[in-house]
Amino acid sequence: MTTIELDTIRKEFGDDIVAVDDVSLTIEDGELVVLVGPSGSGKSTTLRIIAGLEAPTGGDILIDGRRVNDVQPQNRDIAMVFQSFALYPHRSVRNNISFPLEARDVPKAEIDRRVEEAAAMLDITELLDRKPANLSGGQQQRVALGRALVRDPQAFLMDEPLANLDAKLRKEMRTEVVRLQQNLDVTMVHVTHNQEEAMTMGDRVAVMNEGAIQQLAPPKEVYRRPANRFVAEFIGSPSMNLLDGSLSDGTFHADAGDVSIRVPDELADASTATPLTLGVRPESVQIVDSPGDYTFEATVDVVELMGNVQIVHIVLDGAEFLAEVDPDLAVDQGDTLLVRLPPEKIDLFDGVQPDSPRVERAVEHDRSVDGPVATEE
Ligand SMILES: Nc1ncnc2c1ncn2[C@@H]1O[C@H](COP(=O)(O)OP(=O)(O)OP(=O)(O)O)[C@@H](O)[C@H]1O
Repeated sequence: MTTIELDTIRKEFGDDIVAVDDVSLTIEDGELVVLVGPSGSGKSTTLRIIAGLEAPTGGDILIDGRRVNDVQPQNRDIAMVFQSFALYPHRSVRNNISFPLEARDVPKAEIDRRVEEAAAMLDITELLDRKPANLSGGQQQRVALGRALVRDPQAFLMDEPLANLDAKLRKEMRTEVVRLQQNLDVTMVHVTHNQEEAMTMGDRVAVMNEGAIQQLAPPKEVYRRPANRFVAEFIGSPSMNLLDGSLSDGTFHADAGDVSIRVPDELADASTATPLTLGVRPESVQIVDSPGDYTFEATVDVVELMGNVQIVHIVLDGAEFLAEVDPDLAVDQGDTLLVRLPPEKIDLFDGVQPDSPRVERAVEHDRSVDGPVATEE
């Protein structure tokens, strides 16, 4: 049983970089929590603090209730898997996997048994005598996982372990990692900047921006009820339609264009912020035959057919929207459509944008990362 608890963890670099801004988070025993966010949002630093590779400026790390701030990484019984695999090129797969056990003076017979066991679990038994250079990216990643697995650690920390794999392999390995985590029933923290990866893998997802957790919830909840504008924009592809504006007498008026939408009372009552942002997911935009409540005339701008969905860019009273519609619906550029924005699918967010100097600095600091970056409007 392993719980990991972060209590108001803070990490500052120098005088003006707050990499982790008072993060509190409890990862339950056997849970897979994904930290997701744009480049520079503090994910890796948070993970490195859990591993003991970085000392926090403030706050406590507790493993199974025991404060481990001063415990060396090698004594935390936590395995970390990195993006770069970090395999030893001159050692065989077998000796790469056995390395952590050799370093701990585990008897040879037991090492052999545990290496075979880990290799079988990862389906790489036939690769044990090869060198890393003779393996594909996916196989190398399995070896890196094997090296973490063989120690039978209390918890796994994964820092973008799938980022160097091609798209197809990444999806396969995603499933593999989740299967492994479930089979071992082990506590895992997985870091990624890929929101789709986060949403498919996590029992819970912690969406980070500017060193802080913006929302911590199961994927479905993060998708359906984003806590703020940042989460609404970051999660989901294509991302949520967002309109800036203000509310008066229960009606939302967009700043750009001429859109006015009456919003459900409970939403209006709960939204006191000015300015406000109205959000509606592309798949919630309906195409209807006759005018009624919440319907608008819209002009079709661009149509993109993407396999099983059709993304239609529409202009609705001067505002640009995306609608995800049935691929069999015949629509062309210039067509006029009647669209409905169902009130139960509308969300309102605090429209104040966080200023993001830290995010910009982060991009300068680490140019090697090609992930999505929060953009300011
Ligand atoms: N060793 C360091 N020295 C100075 N600043 C650092 C250091 N490590 C991280 N930072 C800064 O701390 C902030 C958070 O970085 P961190 O690597 O944790 O973000 P991240 O979300 O993991 O980003 P990425 O996806 O790019 O790895 C960034 O502003 C980054 O530039």
